[in-house]
Amino acid sequence: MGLVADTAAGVPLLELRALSRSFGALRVVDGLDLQVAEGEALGVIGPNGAGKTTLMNLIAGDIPPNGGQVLFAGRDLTGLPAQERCRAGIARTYQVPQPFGGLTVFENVLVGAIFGAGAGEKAARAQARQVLEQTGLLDKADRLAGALPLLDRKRLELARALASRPRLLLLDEIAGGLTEQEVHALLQTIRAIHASGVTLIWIEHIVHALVAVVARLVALDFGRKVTEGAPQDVMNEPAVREIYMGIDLAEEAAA
Ligand SMILES: Nc1ncnc2c1ncn2[C@@H]1O[C@H](COP(=O)(O)OP(=O)(O)OP(=O)(O)O)[C@@H](O)[C@H]1O
Repeated sequence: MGLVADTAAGVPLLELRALSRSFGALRVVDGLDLQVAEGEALGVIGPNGAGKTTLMNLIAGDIPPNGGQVLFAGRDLTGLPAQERCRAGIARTYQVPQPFGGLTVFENVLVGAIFGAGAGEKAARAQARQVLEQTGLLDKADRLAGALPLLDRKRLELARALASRPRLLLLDEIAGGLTEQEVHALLQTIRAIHASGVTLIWIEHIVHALVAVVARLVALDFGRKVTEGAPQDVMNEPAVREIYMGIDLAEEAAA
């Protein structure tokens, strides 16, 4: 699989051109260029405050940029709201799962299928069942979402996002707060989602989980790309080790 531009027409599935966003005087995403090919799994790393979640928000249309463009399958989505980007094929999960706690697991996913994919009720029900199976939640379909343990709330985030039948799925620290065993279980589900043809962009601090899925990493700091490439190469970059891992290379060399 090519890493950058291998859709049939040679157009990347997602292309960011000089994307920028400031909050007051703070430039949180700073002239970012990025291409993601259809079928790719891309990981995004960076220290706290590097602009990762803001980047997700800009791609999903939750906030507008101050400059630059978001192109999806060659179409300029920059001015479109989140709902229309969802219909175009972009879905996301949130760092803190936000289910409708008073609805059942099935109802939560049904909402995603009806409003996200614009499906009629019959098709939406079938789609909801399919994504609950895909995310390992089918046997919990009738439980109240508010009563689910954390791993299942994460699974429900995935299911809600998948209910809109996305081509591109944005994962924002989906493994955060899970035990090692739970991370392992979630990884299998994420791998299967990717294998089904969904393109992934995954932000994650748990790097070993990330590199078990993605073939390319982008490291961000101060809203800019520090480096990108094969995960091992990126993790071995002195700039990444210093910035992201908090390793003081001078101290290490002196030890
Ligand atoms: N709505 C907002 N208003 C003002 N400042 C904001 C807003 N959203 C984010 N920021 C600031 O932008 C910077 C980047 O935040 P962002 O959440 O994108 O970083 P992050 O890389 O996702 O961090 P983390 O790894 O901690 O989740 C931070 O300094 C944050 O305080």
